[in-house]
Amino acid sequence: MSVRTLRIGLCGLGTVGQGVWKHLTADRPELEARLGVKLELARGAVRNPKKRRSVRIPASKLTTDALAIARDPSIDIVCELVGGTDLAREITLEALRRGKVVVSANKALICAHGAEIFATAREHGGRFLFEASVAGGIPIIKALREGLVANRFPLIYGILNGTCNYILTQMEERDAPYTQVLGDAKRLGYAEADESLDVEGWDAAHKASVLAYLAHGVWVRPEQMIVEGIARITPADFKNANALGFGIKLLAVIWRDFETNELSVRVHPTLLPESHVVAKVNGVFNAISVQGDVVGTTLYIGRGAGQDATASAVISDIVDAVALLRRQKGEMIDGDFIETTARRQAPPRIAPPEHIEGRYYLRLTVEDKPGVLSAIAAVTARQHVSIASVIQSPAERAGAASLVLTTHRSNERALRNTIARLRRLRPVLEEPVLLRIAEFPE
Ligand SMILES: NC(=O)c1ccc[n+]([C@@H]2O[C@H](COP(=O)([O-])OP(=O)(O)OC[C@H]3O[C@@H](n4cnc5c(N)ncnc54)[C@H](O)[C@@H]3O)[C@@H](O)[C@H]2O)c1
Ligand SMILES: N[C@@H](CCO)C(=O)O
Ligand code: NA
Repeated sequence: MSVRTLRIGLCGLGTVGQGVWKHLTADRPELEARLGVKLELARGAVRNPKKRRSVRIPASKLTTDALAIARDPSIDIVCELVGGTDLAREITLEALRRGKVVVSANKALICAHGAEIFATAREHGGRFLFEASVAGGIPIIKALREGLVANRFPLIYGILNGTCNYILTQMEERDAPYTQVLGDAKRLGYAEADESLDVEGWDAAHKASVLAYLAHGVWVRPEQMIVEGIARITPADFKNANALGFGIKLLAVIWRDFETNELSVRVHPTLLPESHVVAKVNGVFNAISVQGDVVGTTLYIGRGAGQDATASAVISDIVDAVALLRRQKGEMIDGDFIETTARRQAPPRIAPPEHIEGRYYLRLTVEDKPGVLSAIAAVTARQHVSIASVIQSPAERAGAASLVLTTHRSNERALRNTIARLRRLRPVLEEPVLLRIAEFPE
């Protein structure tokens, strides 16, 4: 029997696309031997065919028409690696309508159009695979969908953005200026084309939305989440946090109360005890802690961004795509494809802010004069926010002091109200900085 050839088209040959081309070319003989098919990197779509790339690709394989790859009847597997949500959506839907397998690294697309994409795949027999979209090289999608299928998930939290973790680590370890470190993250291929998606927390929110769908079967939009980035964190925050025994990480948190059936998805800089394993995950590495009701806690750590780690995840999806396509042709026994691990129960409601509880770190820049502390304490007392500790130090601006308050357990609504009122106090000179203090189990 002749060996079948499966043809792969790559739409977008930037950081990730070139990584996939490079590693797939190098590993092809091994993969072909294992999979029992021939794999052909048939076509690549680029904006500029003349641009110098780190991989050599024959000009005859390049096109500037990415949709032509999605529509090409001879292409079996389409990798969407252009990013964004417009052309990427068109490529994905065109290919799925033709029953192809689409492999995607695009969490912004999945968050915005996941429901439509999965529905199109179901309707037309296409398949959509997206391991690279969350936590780069860590096989977290597979872990949730396959390895942890026996579980419900009261808590999933972790570091989901490599760029932010790289920036925070460099700021803390080297006292390096924010803009310089961000420039390094861009050069290293970690950052999104629009880096504000990284530093403002949106990228982590897109990934949290994907994980929440897998775990709970509902699409939570970033507008329904608390999303705060890292841009306002200063070296002084690291100093204060360290003095209190904490490190600072940008965490995504997906919390579900199965009794009240409420769900909360959020992204914010968080103070974690220095001894906590996630606090020790540095640089471009991501970490995801998954609490399953059957298995207990499992933890996943690995490179969350960058060319090679991301290519590793895309290639794992291409290998799964081969198996799916062979099943479709009756070459293997068909099995159920699990889209989400969520149980067939009423979908959860989004938890209101007063139900999201925790401890808080609040940094205020205030006039350094008598009566200020008591004015602030009056505001917190009125909102029933109880102060756990106060650190005062001189602020950079003359005549001002930096006040760092930590609170006992309170909730998002009370803190929101507190900040709104503090903002209006004349001695409060700058926008307050609010960080959450983690109360997660290891
Ligand atoms: N870089 C990472 O570490 C990483 C990790 C995980 C996921 N991702 C995701 O992977 C996707 C690609 O990211 P990237 O880092 O490779 O970005 P990139 O900007 O390096 O690559 C995107 C490429 O697509 C090309 N492109 C844009 N429009 C096009 C068009 N109309 N026709 C043909 N080509 C077009 C661009 O010229 C560019 O070369 C994004 O969705 C991103 O979120 C990236
Ligand atoms: N910009 C993303 C890429 C990986 O999704 C990050 O830094 O995590
Ligand atoms: Na992954």
